[in-house]
Amino acid sequence: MTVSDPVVESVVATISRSATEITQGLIGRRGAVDEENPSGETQMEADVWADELLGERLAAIDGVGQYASEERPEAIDCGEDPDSSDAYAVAVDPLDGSSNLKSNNAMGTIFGVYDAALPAPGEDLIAAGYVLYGPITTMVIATEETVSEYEMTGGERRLIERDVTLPDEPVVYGFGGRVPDWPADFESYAREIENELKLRYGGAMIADVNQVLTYGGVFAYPSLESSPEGKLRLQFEGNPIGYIVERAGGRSSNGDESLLSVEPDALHDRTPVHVGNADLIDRLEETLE
Ligand SMILES: O=P(O)(O)OC[C@H]1O[C@](O)(COP(=O)(O)O)[C@@H](O)[C@@H]1O
Ligand SMILES: [Mg+2]
Ligand SMILES: [Mg+2]
Repeated sequence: MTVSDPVVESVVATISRSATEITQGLIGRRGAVDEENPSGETQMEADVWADELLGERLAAIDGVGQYASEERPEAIDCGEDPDSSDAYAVAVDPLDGSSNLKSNNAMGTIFGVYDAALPAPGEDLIAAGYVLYGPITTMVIATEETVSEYEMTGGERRLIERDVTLPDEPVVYGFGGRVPDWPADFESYAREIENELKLRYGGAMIADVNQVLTYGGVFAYPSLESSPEGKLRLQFEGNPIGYIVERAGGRSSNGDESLLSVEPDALHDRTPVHVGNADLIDRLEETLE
């Protein structure tokens, strides 16, 4: 199955081709570099390497006007005028969950294609997706039309499910942040949910959200007492994942409204992230003051 917009198809094809290379390239790049990303986090060698690899390839695509990533301070202009109506901006989290590199656990690559110059609200996304580097490498792509899941073999993607939707009966939950750092209202929501669902938390948003997409449930990286904006970044993580889950019939929220409605102030803005089955996110919003 191909994606109908040719620029989006080129972005998806480029990330597909790069996925095998990225898993192979993690070997020998599991250490930290002596640098911080714009969010103040220590970068791993693989974060920097995957950003350079994807940046070079995605910026070369005709119709891509901007490339931005969690690992670099500014968006780079790629030849096309990013404000023009026929150029898209691609925002990437080159390696999501890279603290899992050391313990050899799952990670991902996230992308969002915005029909607007960055920073932009999620309502300007026209496609988003992720690669999950698990025991096998899979890819989920959401467009205006549908959400599809693929298995990746040697740079080729093989469709395994069309029209992916969240199962109606939720089964799993995963909440990030230290429990003593949760605000009281989120903690009371968590206490209800842990009585109903099974815990699945692996420390890579992509892997944890893929559990929710597969089994139904809720993933959250909430507002924290020590960090009211939470941890995850709106442009690179919150918006793409909100778009995917909403296209798959679920809901996303910053605690108050859909992640896709949030107006960004800056490229590296953080946001509380809650995604999952619609009724679970409705309940969350009712519980949060
Ligand atoms: O270590 P914590 O606090 O549980 O945080 C885990 C969260 O941080 C992240 O690793 C942040 O993403 P990056 O690895 O891209 O910085 C998410 O994937 C994950 O949900
Ligand atoms: Mg991430
Ligand atoms: Mg990352």
